[in-house]
Amino acid sequence: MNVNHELTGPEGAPVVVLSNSLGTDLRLWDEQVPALRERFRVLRYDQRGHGGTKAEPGPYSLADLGGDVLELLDRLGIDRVHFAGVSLGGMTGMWLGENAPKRIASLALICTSADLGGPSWSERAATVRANGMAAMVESSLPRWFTPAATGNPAIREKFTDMILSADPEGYAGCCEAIAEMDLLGGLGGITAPTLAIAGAEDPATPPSHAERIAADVPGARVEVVPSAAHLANAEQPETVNRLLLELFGGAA
Ligand SMILES: O=C(O)CC1=CCC(=O)O1
Repeated sequence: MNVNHELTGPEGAPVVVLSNSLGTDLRLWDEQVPALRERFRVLRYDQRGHGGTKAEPGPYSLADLGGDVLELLDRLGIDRVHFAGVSLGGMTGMWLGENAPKRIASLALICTSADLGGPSWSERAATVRANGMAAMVESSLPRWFTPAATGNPAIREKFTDMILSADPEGYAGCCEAIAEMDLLGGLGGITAPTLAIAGAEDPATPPSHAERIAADVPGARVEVVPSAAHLANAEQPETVNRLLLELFGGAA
C-alpha cells in the first residue's frame, strides 16, 4: 500500500503519527502540525481511499488500516511513535496499541469509540458506492462541528472538499471496518499511556465512549473538550494541542 504522507519537524526528534477520521484526510491536522513540529517529528498520513492514498477494493478491517501504518513506519525506518487518531484514526490507534504495543509510546484517542458497530454502516457503504461522496456532505458536517463552526464558510469549504475528494470505495471499505471492529476485548492489553479526548457536543462518539475506553485501558484518562463536536481537534485546536503536548511530552 502506497500511503500518502507528510513528514516534518526536526530529524532525530521523537515521532508523532497523526491518523485521520472517516471522510477527512491529513489536512484534518493542519492546526496541530505547527504546534507539534517544534518538539516532534510529525508524520501525518491519509487513510486508504482518503486524500492521496488510493483505495483498495473493500471491505477493509482495522488490521488492514493498522497494517498500513506499520508498513509505512517500516518503510521510513521508524521503530516507535506517539500516536494520535481522530475517530477512525483512534480506532486504528487502539488496534495498534493492542496488536503492536512495542511500536506505540503513547496513544491519544480523540472523539473515538471501541464499539460503534451496527447496521447503519453497511447502509452508508451502500449509499456512497451507489451515489458517490456528495451524498455525505450535508449529513456529515453537523456531526463534525457545532453550529458555531458549521456556519464558518472556511470550515465548510475545507471539510466539504475533504469529503468530496475521498474515494467512495475507500470510504465504504472504512465503514465496513468500523462495522466489524472488535476492539473491546483487547483494551486491557494496551500498555501505552493513553488519553481519551472527547468533544462535549459530539453526537457521533459522545463522551461516554471515551469513558468506556478509559474504563478498560490501564491507567487511561479522559478529557472532555468544551464547545466541540466530533472533530474536536479542528474546532478547538488550542485545547487539543495542549493535551497532546502534555501526553507526548510526558510519555517515554
Ligand atoms: O459518521 C461520522 O462521520 C463520524 C465518524 C465515525 C467514524 C469516523 O471516523 O467518523
